[in-house]
Amino acid sequence: MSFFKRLRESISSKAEEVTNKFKEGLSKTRDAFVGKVEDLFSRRKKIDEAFYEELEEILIGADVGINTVLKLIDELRVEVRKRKIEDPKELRPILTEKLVELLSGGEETERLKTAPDGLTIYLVVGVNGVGKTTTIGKLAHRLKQDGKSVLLAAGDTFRAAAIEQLEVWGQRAGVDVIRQGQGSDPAAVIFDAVHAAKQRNVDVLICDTAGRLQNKVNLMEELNKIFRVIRREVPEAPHEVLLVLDATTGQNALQQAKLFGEKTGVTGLVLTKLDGTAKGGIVIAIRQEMELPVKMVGLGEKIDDLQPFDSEQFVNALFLGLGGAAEEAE
Ligand SMILES: Nc1nc2c(ncn2[C@@H]2O[C@H](COP(=O)(O)OP(=O)(O)OP(=O)(O)O)[C@@H](O)[C@H]2O)c(=O)[nH]1
Repeated sequence: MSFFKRLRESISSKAEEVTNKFKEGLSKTRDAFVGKVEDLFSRRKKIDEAFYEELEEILIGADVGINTVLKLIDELRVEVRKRKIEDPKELRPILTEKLVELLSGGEETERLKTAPDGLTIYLVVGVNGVGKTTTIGKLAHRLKQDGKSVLLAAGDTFRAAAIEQLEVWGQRAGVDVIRQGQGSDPAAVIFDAVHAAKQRNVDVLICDTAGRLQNKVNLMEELNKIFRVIRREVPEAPHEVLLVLDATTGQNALQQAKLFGEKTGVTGLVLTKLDGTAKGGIVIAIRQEMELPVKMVGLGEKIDDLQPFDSEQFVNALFLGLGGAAEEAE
């Protein structure tokens, strides 16, 4: 077999693996939300007010968010009039197209930024329990698989368990963790970590932080101090400030995104536990209501269950095998 053939096959088997991960991870959303959409489009024989109302209800039920749902329904009405569509089945691929449009933010913005050369620094923020530590471990693993050297900074010094947990993930991913004792100054830990990363010529430093939203002023002060420490050493860093959100908390995740996003210079979102919810529509609501791109999604608890977010793949995984626009386009 030629080199190029082997390369093509390995690329396409990798793409298939990723599609399968999305499909598996989104099975709850697919069963609930898409199942209902399919039922509606095959049961209803004409597009009337009752049809729109039912579609509206399904979308709101999947946590797509009221503003986005109203916008989407309006756009569908326009398409129906423009294209003189009468059969709901004809509208179905248009719905999937619109969903992809709502989710897209340009490929460039969805990718994690990296330093053109030298050290890349990511700061990870989010409230307790959203899956911050797990995400850092998974991200370290991904970057290592891409051939990068990685170092972690245990900047969540508020709880001893947080530091220990990060070390467990560091071991799993095979990367070192720079830490100090519980209660130490997070900015000091991150200062040490930036120095260590530079000294060791590491490609990427991922910094954990504490996410105590109940004390917003302190949190913001703490984060500002961390920013100053990082920027003194690497002026264009952090290259990303990633806010981790738990998709199973639905609209609550959106509120957190608004609160954090406004004040902490967040540049991208990571939505975890999408596998644990039937309301994956929250991705659409967040994408629409926030100016921030969803950079990655968590689709399970294992180390390789973090995937870069791809709007087309997301919608394909939801509608694949159901005769939607994604397949028709193929
Ligand atoms: N199913 C599923 N579980 C996840 C995912 N990401 C994280 N978890 C689980 O969520 C729980 C909380 O994750 P942590 O990483 O400890 O969360 P944290 O935000 O660091 O929380 P603290 O350490 O308490 O600050 C753990 O049981 C993880 O296994 C995901 O994508 N899918």
